[in-house]
Amino acid sequence: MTPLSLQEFLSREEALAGSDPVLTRLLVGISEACKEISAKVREGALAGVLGLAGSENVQGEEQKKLDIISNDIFVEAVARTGAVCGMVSEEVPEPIAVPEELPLGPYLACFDPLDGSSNIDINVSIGSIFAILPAERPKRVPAPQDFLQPGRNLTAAGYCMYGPQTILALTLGRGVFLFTLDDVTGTFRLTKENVRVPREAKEFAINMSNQRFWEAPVVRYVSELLQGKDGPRGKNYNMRWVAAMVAEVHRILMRGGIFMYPRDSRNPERAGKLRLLYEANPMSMLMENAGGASTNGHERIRDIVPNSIHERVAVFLGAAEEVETVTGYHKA
Ligand SMILES: O=P(O)(O)OC[C@H]1O[C@](O)(COP(=O)(O)O)[C@@H](O)[C@@H]1O
Ligand SMILES: [Mg+2]
Ligand SMILES: [Mg+2]
Repeated sequence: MTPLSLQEFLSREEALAGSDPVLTRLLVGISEACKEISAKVREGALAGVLGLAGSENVQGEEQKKLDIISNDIFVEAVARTGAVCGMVSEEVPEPIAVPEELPLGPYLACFDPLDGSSNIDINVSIGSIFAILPAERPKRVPAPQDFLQPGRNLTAAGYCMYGPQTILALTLGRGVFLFTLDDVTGTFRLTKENVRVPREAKEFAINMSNQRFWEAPVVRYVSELLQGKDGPRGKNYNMRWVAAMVAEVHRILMRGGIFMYPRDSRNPERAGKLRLLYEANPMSMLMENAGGASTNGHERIRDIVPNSIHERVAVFLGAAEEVETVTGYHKA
């Protein structure tokens, strides 16, 4: 039997769990954006999408052409659904309004249109991340304040990974579902239901080159993992680092593990590298819905009330036991 399409899956969710048809429209719009980005990624140099754009984003990072192209695709596709009254994107300093001629809807969308930008030009996995929040009251000009809600308020979250296959991961708060893009028909089809992340892990992901800048609890935790069978953990751990959060989270959903991007002393006023609204919160919602955990070393990420839309946060997410251990070391 042909697996359910994303649209059929969402209609089933409406019938079984009473999810909102407007949300369905929004998620289908996002999946259309991901399809378009996926096509550009596949074409690469042939579509002229590689290389630098010659500009910087609000975080002072160089923008790649594909960062900007993906941002434009996302903004247009999401606005067109009529399901939102504002958007926040990694690539745009202020909240983005829906154009006058389009209707407003009851949701807010936050997205990292292209995650793992340093992988674009070397043909390694990249992705897009999205988070959907309820809007208190729809208005034409969205204010930063509207988006400063803790991640536990999220209605839905997900990512699309542009790897050997294009895979969309989605949670509406009732488990995690994976959809693989059929390139021939242009349909996302349900290929894995109720993804679960084991409590224990045998694999960790962290950028080891930053070790000398880490705080003491992270140094302690990672050194124990590295000691393997001979250390206090009594077993060997493998390590991976793709340098795209989407790919790291996808690997953990598929075969377990823990991902860390701690705060460090390279930039002491920064709480970490990853952004709370459109990287850490949606990935935390996915992880928790798959039985994993997610903290900033001190508290659950989804309980943090943001102070600004591009706020950064330290991230420890994945296997619940490992996240508990490293969080415990921060408290010790
Ligand atoms: O080069 P580093 O510091 O290891 O960074 C890798 C991290 O940076 C990021 O690429 C940031 O994402 P963007 O490409 O959206 O800026 C994360 O996906 C990833 O975990
Ligand atoms: Mg990113
Ligand atoms: Mg990005």
